[in-house]
Amino acid sequence: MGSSPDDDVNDDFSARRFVEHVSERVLVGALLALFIHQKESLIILALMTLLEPVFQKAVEAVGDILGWLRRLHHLRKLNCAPGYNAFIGHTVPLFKAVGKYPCTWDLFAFWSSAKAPKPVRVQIFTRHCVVIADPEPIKRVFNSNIKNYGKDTEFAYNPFLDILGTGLVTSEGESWKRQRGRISQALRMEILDDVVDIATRAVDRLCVKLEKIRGTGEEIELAEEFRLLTLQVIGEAILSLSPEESDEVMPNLYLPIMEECNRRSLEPWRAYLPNKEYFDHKDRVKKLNAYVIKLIRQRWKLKHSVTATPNADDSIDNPHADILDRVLADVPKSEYGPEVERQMCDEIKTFLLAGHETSAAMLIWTTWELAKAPEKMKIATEEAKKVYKNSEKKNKKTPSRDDLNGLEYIVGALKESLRLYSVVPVVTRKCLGDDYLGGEFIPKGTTVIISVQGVHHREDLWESAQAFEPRRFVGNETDETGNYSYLPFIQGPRNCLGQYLALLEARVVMANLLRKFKFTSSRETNGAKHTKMIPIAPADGIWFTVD
Ligand code: HEM
Repeated sequence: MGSSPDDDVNDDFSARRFVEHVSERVLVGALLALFIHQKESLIILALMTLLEPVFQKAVEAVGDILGWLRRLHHLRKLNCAPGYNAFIGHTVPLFKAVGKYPCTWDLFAFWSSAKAPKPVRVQIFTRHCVVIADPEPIKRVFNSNIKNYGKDTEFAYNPFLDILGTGLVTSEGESWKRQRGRISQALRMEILDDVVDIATRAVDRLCVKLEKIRGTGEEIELAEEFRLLTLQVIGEAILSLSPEESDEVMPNLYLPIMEECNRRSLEPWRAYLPNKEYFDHKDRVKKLNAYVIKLIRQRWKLKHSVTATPNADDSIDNPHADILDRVLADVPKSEYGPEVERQMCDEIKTFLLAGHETSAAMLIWTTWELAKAPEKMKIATEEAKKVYKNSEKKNKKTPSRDDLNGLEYIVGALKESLRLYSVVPVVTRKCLGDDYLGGEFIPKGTTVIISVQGVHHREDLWESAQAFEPRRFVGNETDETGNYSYLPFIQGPRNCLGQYLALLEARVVMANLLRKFKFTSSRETNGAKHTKMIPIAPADGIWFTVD
């Protein structure tokens, strides 16, 4: 362990490469022999050609086994999480935690933060993992050595591939760069102005429902309401879907698909059981794809039927264009076809997934924490009233984005709920080449689990880490930019593309709800977190009465 981490990153040792080398030599040998014993050599060559796929698979298998043994050899030197079994690693404690407290994500957080800055070794079935909860190694994974850490699609995202496909979240390399560039353009500042109006209309619709039960003592379950609201916002921002269409398509097609994907992440066998649920899921995915592709086609046709000038399709003149319009504006006519449609369909579904449940979770936990603390609720409510009154004085129907910057405490509460509840509690990456993390050697092929919750709950990084304190973030941006101890949207080149949209939408929603209503928690079960789903949602909904 004397050499520096960077010396070892490019360590070329690969068992597979070695065996491949040998196979090339065998081929050359056979070619030479061809000139000496023609007949026999021809037979050997024919056999080798026929058996090549088998041979290659065998080579791969040997390489995989040697790689696995190598990982085992190196990772054995690391701190090992409790409950290890020589045959199946930590599978038993992790699966025992499913559906219980502390749940799987809590275990990752405890294990990693207890040993930080060192990584902790975890083995899930035969998969070798390390869990980290320290800003320094996390910065290396997300930023300074990002090329060495790929998305672990076959592990973490596998159950969600029906939705994510090859969209931005799962793509890599050049394809990711191209897509990220295109979508960042589409999410430019102008669309954020529209998000203020879209979110205002959505929260106004929720306010109508709340008005009906105001003062009656009747309960409302806000988690589901927030889910529908954030779907309406993202549906309108991406596709200009009307709230009615959003409420029709999403609960019938999209949400059941998401539910099944979520279940498959902890019960992987569901993806192979050909029962009714399996076929229903398959059918819904097909229908959702057809629905989204139809929307893309209609939009493309419309765009080109009204195009007056030959180059008009290369630009976006309408400042209120939705995200689909903006992305389509980048597609040259010559390139449009089924492949582009399929890719865009994945992109749109990715946005739906990435952009609604996370935002809904943030709204849920913020409302819950404020409802528990009347003095904090009072500060937030007064701030909301003040900002909206000031903007009304300027005769504005809705506050501008600048005006909304005055909602400092509410934004602090939203950011604090993302820290305390860590709605995305873990993010995983695959180590593509040998590296050092927290001073320990991490061999190629190891799965790196970044315990976002572990970092967010470390008492040495966050004073009174278990307390909800929005003021941490008021007038203090330092914890979010650069020191890698605040990671709800992760950091570095692959950070969340929708974070500004999410925080803007949420502050509009929170401010409008708080200035108009008083929320009182109506069930004991309200604070309980779901133990199986990511993003972290309430276990049994979240119920309030309103005055
Ligand atoms: C509170 C709300 C949100 C949270 C906590 C959140 C969290 C995250 C996290 C943790 C990642 C990194 C995932 C990984 O690398 O494995 C991510 C990526 C991403 N998020 Fe968000 N997100 C939120 C809202 C949104 C919204 C509203 C959108 C869309 C409008 C969005 C779009 C994306 C996209 C496209 C990526 C992939 C970026 C890339 O790989 O280049 N997110 N988000």
